[in-house]
Amino acid sequence: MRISVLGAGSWGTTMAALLSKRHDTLVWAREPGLAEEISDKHHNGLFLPGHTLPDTLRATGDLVEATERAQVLVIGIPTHAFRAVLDGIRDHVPPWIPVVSLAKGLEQGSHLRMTQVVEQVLPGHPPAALTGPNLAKEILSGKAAATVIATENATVAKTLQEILQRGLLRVYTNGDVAGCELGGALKNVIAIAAGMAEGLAVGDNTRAAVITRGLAELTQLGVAMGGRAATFAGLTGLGDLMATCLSQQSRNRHVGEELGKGRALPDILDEMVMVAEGVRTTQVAVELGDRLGLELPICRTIGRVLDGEMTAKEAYAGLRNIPAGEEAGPW
Ligand SMILES: NC(=O)c1ccc[n+]([C@@H]2O[C@H](COP(=O)([O-])OP(=O)(O)OC[C@H]3O[C@@H](n4cnc5c(N)ncnc54)[C@H](O)[C@@H]3O)[C@@H](O)[C@H]2O)c1
Ligand SMILES: O=P(O)(O)OC[C@H](O)CO
Repeated sequence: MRISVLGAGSWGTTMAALLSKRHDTLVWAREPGLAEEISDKHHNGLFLPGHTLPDTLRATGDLVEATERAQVLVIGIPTHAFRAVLDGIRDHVPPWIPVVSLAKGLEQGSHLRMTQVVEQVLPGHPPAALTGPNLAKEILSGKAAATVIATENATVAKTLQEILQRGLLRVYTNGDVAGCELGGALKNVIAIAAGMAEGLAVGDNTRAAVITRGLAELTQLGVAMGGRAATFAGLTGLGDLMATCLSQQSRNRHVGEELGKGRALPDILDEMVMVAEGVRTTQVAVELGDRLGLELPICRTIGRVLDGEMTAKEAYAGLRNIPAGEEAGPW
């Protein structure tokens, strides 16, 4: 199977490395010199310093070359650039091949999920999302993980499951594409909140309360947008929420932790090479809450901190003032 992965960031490179052990895999790297570094030196010093990549993995700096050869196209581009990259390849994608999104976020402005962007830009190509508790560096280090391939067509789901499955990566299927993508996108917002709890040293009880009420919030918004409630209790919801909120490796949690220590968002983002999707997704979640008439107190509070309207300390004090109602959600 010829697989092309677009985007040689930490997750695109990790998935490409895994896939290259069973499939003829090519990864597209945008950064000058990175394709040669991956192919010749088996390193990606920018996004995965200290890790050695398999010598079965090849990279190219030519986006069209990577696209035209593919039998499965995997998109490891963050949401802010996802549509632009698809626009650039639309005339080069071989007919009918599946397009798998690795991204966890929602498009600003349109509020669309990435498989919906694939449907718009590349109609006729079965869209799928690979999502779950998957911290790239752990997987690249050979630690076991479970993930989900979400796509509507059961035959495509089975085929992609077989292609992606590896000994230590357990791939489940799920037909609730909306639920899976929304869990993966919205958990990043809650991870910023959980990171703030760490930075503020408010204690583990408070952190657990915010994570749990965060799950309720993302379930409420996700169900209102067409996801199934049960999906948010699975790998792509609760599972990914746990991995992201608890891991020191999470970029979203890191942003929250630094905000909790009193640092300014631009300074935090300036020193990060990698993306923290939750920063942009928070704004989309708040806009969706407005559209759907949902309270979403945690998302809205995080939005105010990211906008500079309040400090993390004020945010946590404010969350205490929200009246506690019935615990079980309306979904
Ligand atoms: N890293 C992880 O552990 C992980 C795990 C699961 C999902 N994800 C998701 O995968 C997506 C990619 O994340 P990542 O961790 O690989 O990000 P990263 O920051 O490590 O890499 C970003 C990649 O996107 C490319 N890129 C950035 N801006 C671009 C632009 N304007 N045009 C074209 N390409 C551009 C970069 O060249 C790079 O290849 C995100 O949505 C993330 O939430 C990441
Ligand atoms: O580093 P983060 O915060 O982007 O999280 C990475 C993955 O989404 C965890 O599953």
